[in-house]
Amino acid sequence: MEKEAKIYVAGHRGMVGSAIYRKLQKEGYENIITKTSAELDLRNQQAVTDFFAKEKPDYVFLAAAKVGGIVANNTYRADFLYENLAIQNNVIHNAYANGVKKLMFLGSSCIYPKMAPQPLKEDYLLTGTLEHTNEPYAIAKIAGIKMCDAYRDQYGCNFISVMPTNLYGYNDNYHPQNSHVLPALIRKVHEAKMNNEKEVVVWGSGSPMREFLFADDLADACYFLMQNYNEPHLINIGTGHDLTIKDLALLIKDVLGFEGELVFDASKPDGTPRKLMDVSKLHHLGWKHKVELREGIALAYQDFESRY
Ligand SMILES: NC(=O)C1=CN([C@@H]2O[C@H](COP(=O)(O)OP(=O)(O)OC[C@H]3O[C@@H](n4cnc5c(N)ncnc54)[C@H](OP(=O)(O)O)[C@@H]3O)[C@@H](O)[C@H]2O)C=CC1
Ligand SMILES: C[C@H]1O[C@H](OP(=O)(O)OP(=O)(O)OC[C@H]2O[C@@H](n3cnc4c(=O)[nH]c(N)nc43)[C@H](O)[C@@H]2O)[C@@H](O)[C@@H](O)C1=O
Repeated sequence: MEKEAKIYVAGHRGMVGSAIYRKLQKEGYENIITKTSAELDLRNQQAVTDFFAKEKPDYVFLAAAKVGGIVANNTYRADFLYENLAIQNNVIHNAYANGVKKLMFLGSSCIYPKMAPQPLKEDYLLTGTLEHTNEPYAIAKIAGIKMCDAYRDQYGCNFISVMPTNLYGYNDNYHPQNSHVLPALIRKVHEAKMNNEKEVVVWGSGSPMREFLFADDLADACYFLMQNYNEPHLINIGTGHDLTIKDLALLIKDVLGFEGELVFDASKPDGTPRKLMDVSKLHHLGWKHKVELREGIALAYQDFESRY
C-alpha cells in the first residue's frame, strides 16, 4: 500500500478496526477514511453504493460486522445472518464496482467445522458440520470468503480473506451477556473483587479450549498480509497455543488479584470443544505474534478500568 493511498477502514470504532486504524497511523498513512454506523449504515445498499462512488478508496479493511460471544450468536441468530450478509455484500460488491486495488475480509476460527481435526488447517473449511450456536454467523462469514474468491475468479479482484482466532484487547465489548469469554471474565472477576464476593460464575463446563490473540497483534498481521499476501486461499492468524476456559479464568483471577472460587454454570453452552489454529502458513511468511496472554490480559484490564 502506497503511503498516499486512500484507505477505508470499515468498523474503525470496534476492537479490530480501531487496532487497524492505530497501526496504519503508526505506519504513516494519513489518508484513512472512516464512518461510524450512524453516519453510514453498511446494511444500506444505496448508501454504500453512494459512499464508494464518492470516496473511491484504493484499499479496504472490512472490519465492520455484527459480532458477539456464544450467547449473542445463539440468541440473535437472524440478525447475525442478515446483518453480516448485507454488510459484506454491499462492501465487497462496491469495492469491485469502484476498482478497489485490494480488500481484506475477516473470517473467524469459529467458522471451521465443529469437530475438525486439530490444529485447524486452512483447507478444513467446509469439510464438516458447523457448531450450532454460531451457525448463522458462520454461514455469513463463509459466504464472504467465497464472495472474495468469486470476485477474484470472475473479475480479477485482489480480495483476500484472513481467519483470526478468538481476539481480545483495547475497545473490546464488556457486555455481561453479549461479549466473548475473555472480556466477560475480566468484568466478572473485577466486579467480584470490588464487591468482596466469594465466587465468580463461569459459563459451561470450563473444559472447552480456546486460543487468544491480542487485537493489536491481529492488526499487525493484517497490515503485514495486506502488504505481502495476494492469494485466493485464506490464511489463519493466531498464536498456535490454547488453554481451557477454566485455566483462562484462573489466569484472569491471578492477573486481577481475586482470591475467590470459580463456579461452573452447566446451563450455559460449551460450544466448540476446541479450535486451535495451525499458523504454520503465516509463520512461513515471516509473521509471529508478540503479546503473550498474561501481558495482554493486563493491558486489556487497564483499558477496561479506564473505560468503565
Ligand atoms: N472479536 C473477536 O474475537 C473476533 C472478531 N473477528 C472479526 O473481526 C471483525 C471485527 O470484530 P470486532 O472488532 O471484534 O467487533 P466490534 O463489535 O468491536 O466492532 C464492530 C464494528 O462494526 C461496525 N458495524 C457494525 N454494524 C455496522 C453497520 N450496520 N454499519 C456500519 N458499521 C457497522 C461497528 O461500528 P460503530 O461502532 O460505528 O457502530 C463497530 O465499530 C469482524 O469481522 C469479526 O467477525 C474474527 C474473529 C474473532
Ligand atoms: C470468536 C468466536 O466467538 C464465539 O465462539 P466462542 O469461542 O465459543 O465464544 P465465547 O468467547 O463467547 O465463549 C467461549 C467459551 O467460554 C465459555 N464462557 C465461560 N464463561 C463465559 C462468559 O462469561 N461469557 C462468555 N461469552 N463465554 C463464557 C463459553 O461457554 C464457551 O465455552 C462465536 O460465537 C463466534 O462469534 C466467534 O467468532
